[in-house]
Amino acid sequence: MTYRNGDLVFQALTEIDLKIRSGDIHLLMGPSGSGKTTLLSILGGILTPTAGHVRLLGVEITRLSRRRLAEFRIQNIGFIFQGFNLFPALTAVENIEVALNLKGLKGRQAQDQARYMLNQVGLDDKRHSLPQDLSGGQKQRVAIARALAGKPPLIMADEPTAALDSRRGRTILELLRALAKEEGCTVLMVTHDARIMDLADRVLYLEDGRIPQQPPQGVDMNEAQP
Ligand SMILES: Nc1ncnc2c1ncn2[C@@H]1O[C@H](COP(=O)(O)OP(=O)(O)OP(=O)(O)O)[C@@H](O)[C@H]1O
Repeated sequence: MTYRNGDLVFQALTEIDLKIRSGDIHLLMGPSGSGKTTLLSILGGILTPTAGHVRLLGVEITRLSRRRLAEFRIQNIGFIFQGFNLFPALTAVENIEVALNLKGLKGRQAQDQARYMLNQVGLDDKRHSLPQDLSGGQKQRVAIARALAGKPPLIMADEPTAALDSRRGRTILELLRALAKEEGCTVLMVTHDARIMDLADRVLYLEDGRIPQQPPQGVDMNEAQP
């Protein structure tokens, strides 16, 4: 992946050759600027790589038209981004309902499923609250419920715990892990937090846009035991 801004050219990722096993929780770690968000964005079909290809669930997404790609993302990927991206004018339950509507689930079915997901993240009593009336951790839980609603086979999260203290962050990740394992989702998560490595099935380490043969000491790329 090469970024070009006028005359400035920056190679953000080089020779990435990666297979992601389905049903597992993968952490994407590495120093600031190593290319984690770039890689996650490419794998999630948000950014088109300047070379190479990505195959997700048997579909080569790098060859899809913009429209087909957008449809593919809606149907198959739950995104959890920094800043939550909740609609400010919609209540917690409506934020989830809208995501389900986009996936084709309407009316009562979408309402029931949205409420079920909010219940799963322990926020049933806040279902009619607007995002502005929720704490950071509660907003994050709504975002997780929304990402998991409709059981997408893939979940992609960019530092989902960045805004939270370590205890809350861990609780949220344990919840994400439990829900993902229950639903059989594959999770890809960018994080700086080494304390949550034990929640992953696999840790992918990036350095200067590459996945080094040898990870730094203390980082085991293939063995993080849940
Ligand atoms: N749109 C862009 N144009 C030019 N360079 C970019 C662009 N986006 C990212 N980069 C550069 O690509 C490199 C990788 O960025 P990326 O955001 O993927 O890193 P990261 O590992 O997620 O960093 P952090 O942990 O700080 O969020 C950085 O050097 C960054 O400056």
